[in-house]
Amino acid sequence: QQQQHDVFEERHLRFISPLGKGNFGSVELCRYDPLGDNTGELVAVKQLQPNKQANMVDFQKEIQTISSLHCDYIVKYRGICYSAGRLSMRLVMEYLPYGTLIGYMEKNKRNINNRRLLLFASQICKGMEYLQSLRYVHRDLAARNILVASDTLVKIADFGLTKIIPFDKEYYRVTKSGESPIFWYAPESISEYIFSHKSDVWSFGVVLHELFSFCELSRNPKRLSLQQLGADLRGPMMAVQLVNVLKDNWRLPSPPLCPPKVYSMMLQCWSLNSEDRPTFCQLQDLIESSIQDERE
Ligand SMILES: C[C@H](Nc1nc(-c2c[nH]c3ncc(Cl)cc23)ncc1F)C(=O)NCC(F)(F)F
Repeated sequence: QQQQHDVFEERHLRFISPLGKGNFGSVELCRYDPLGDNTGELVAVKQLQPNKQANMVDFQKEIQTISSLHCDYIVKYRGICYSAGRLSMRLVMEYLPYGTLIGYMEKNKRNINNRRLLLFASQICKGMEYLQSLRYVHRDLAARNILVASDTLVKIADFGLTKIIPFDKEYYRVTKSGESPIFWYAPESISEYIFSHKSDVWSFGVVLHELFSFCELSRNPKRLSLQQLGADLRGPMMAVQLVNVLKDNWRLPSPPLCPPKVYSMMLQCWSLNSEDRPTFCQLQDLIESSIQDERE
């Protein structure tokens, strides 16, 4: 459905600092300051990389996607800014001052307990339930794409790869793989480019692993998987080998001190057969019961 977009005037959008680079865009911290007295709000502004105008169609789809999402656990869309000079437009989103989950974990891991990790997991799960209710498949669920709004609130962000499942199918098949984050991908996504709510559940299991590993680089899913594969493999060979070890029932090892119930949740998300994976609704119940266990 066509959205009414809030329009931000470029002349009032003042650049402050770069935040980072995404799939084919970059995000900057800006202040929207129409009064010119520094009382305007801070916003995160996403634009295409200059030489990547080819992705304009994908960027417009990303804007359509994020502007249709209204959920406490998904980064808020603010509007768009038409750049008079450049042909392109820019996506204006709320700015979350605590930054990415990975950066937050590195800084605060010493005073984050299992209950807080499970609270974050529950919020990501609720965000994914909401996405699923609109037939969206995120396709890039990973700790790097989770933002921290406060010490007790995280939000899903970066909808650059999100697709809508057609009404007559239960999955979405992509043509190209691109630089895919295969270490977060379900086997059917790696080998057949099939994406569904069940493949998002697999990725959610990997995010759980990242949470209970405090996003430590030494325990990063890519590093642990490459160790298992023997890192001499490159490109397509690696994808084939990864699917093979997954079929041989290798899985990411339990993070140190991870409660057994939480690791068993991850293993359920990583069922080879997508039908055997829990729904986000069932995961919500499992997480709630783990939170109860932590309370005792
Ligand atoms: C390319 C951009 N990268 C970064 N963004 C931010 C950020 C802080 N605060 C933010 N508030 C709203 C937004 Cl949209 C981003 C940030 N910090 C470091 C980054 F490297 C990005 O979008 N990353 C995906 C996701 F947002 F999920 F982390």
